[in-house]
Amino acid sequence: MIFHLLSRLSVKVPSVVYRAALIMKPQVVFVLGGPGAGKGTQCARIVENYSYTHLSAGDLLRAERSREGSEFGQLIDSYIKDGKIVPVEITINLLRKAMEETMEMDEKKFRFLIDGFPRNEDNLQGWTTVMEGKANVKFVLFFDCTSEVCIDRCLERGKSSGRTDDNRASLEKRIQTYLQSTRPIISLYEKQGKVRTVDASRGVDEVFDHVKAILDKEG
Ligand SMILES: Nc1ncnc2c1ncn2[C@@H]1O[C@H](COP(=O)(O)OP(=O)(O)O)[C@@H](O)[C@H]1O
Ligand SMILES: O=c1ccn([C@@H]2O[C@H](COP(=O)(O)OP(=O)(O)O)[C@@H](O)[C@H]2O)c(=O)[nH]1
Ligand SMILES: [Mg+2]
Repeated sequence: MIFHLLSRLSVKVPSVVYRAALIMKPQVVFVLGGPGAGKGTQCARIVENYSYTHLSAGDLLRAERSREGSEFGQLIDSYIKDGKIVPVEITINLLRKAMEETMEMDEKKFRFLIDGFPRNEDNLQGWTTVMEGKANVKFVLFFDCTSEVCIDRCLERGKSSGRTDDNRASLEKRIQTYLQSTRPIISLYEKQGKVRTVDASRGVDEVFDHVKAILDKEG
């Protein structure tokens, strides 16, 4: 508005000022829920309908694991197979880089769905250290379903996913990690009134209807 007025008055505004004004602080929605709850599926639906960029921490870690010359490949591989959470120094750098690259490419892309993070206390601390003040966490979108549903869906996904952790042995560990480490993080945000819970046990379309209602309300 102010630039519009200035331009009408023929006041010259340096382009660098325009750019600085256009670069928005990243707006973040953390997407959490058990393994197989449907986080990735719903994030894909959201991206089709809303102006969000989807960043899956798990996908970023898997890409880093496969990157030639990565010094963390082996470590990531063993953590994922074991259902353990990779030290945040690795994950937060991947997330930060992905956010920066997205915003550098298109300054209108400042809304992010961060899927599968923060999963434990260490993750949360890393986020606070690196991103506090630099990004705004709007709320947590929590896909809630039973461990049985999680396991069934991951085993089904395992038939074609090629993932090293979609098997019964890894899944038992992932469920334990989820219950012991991730649920307390969700509770922490709940106490701050920041959790929007979705019943994830229903069909994809029904779940998405609820997600849409939440996003439309949040603006
Ligand atoms: N609401 C749903 N009902 C049934 N199956 C689902 C639903 N949402 C996702 N799936 C399937 O379950 C598996 C896990 O979904 P995904 O989105 O990858 O979950 P997450 O990212 O939480 O692990 C996938 O095979 C997916 O197709
Ligand atoms: O912030 C993260 C996200 C994922 N992971 C690891 O990556 C695995 C798979 O995560 P993803 O989110 O892809 O699994 P999903 O919950 O979607 O099945 C997890 O079990 C962890 O071992 C991690 O260490 N830190
Ligand atoms: Mg996923």
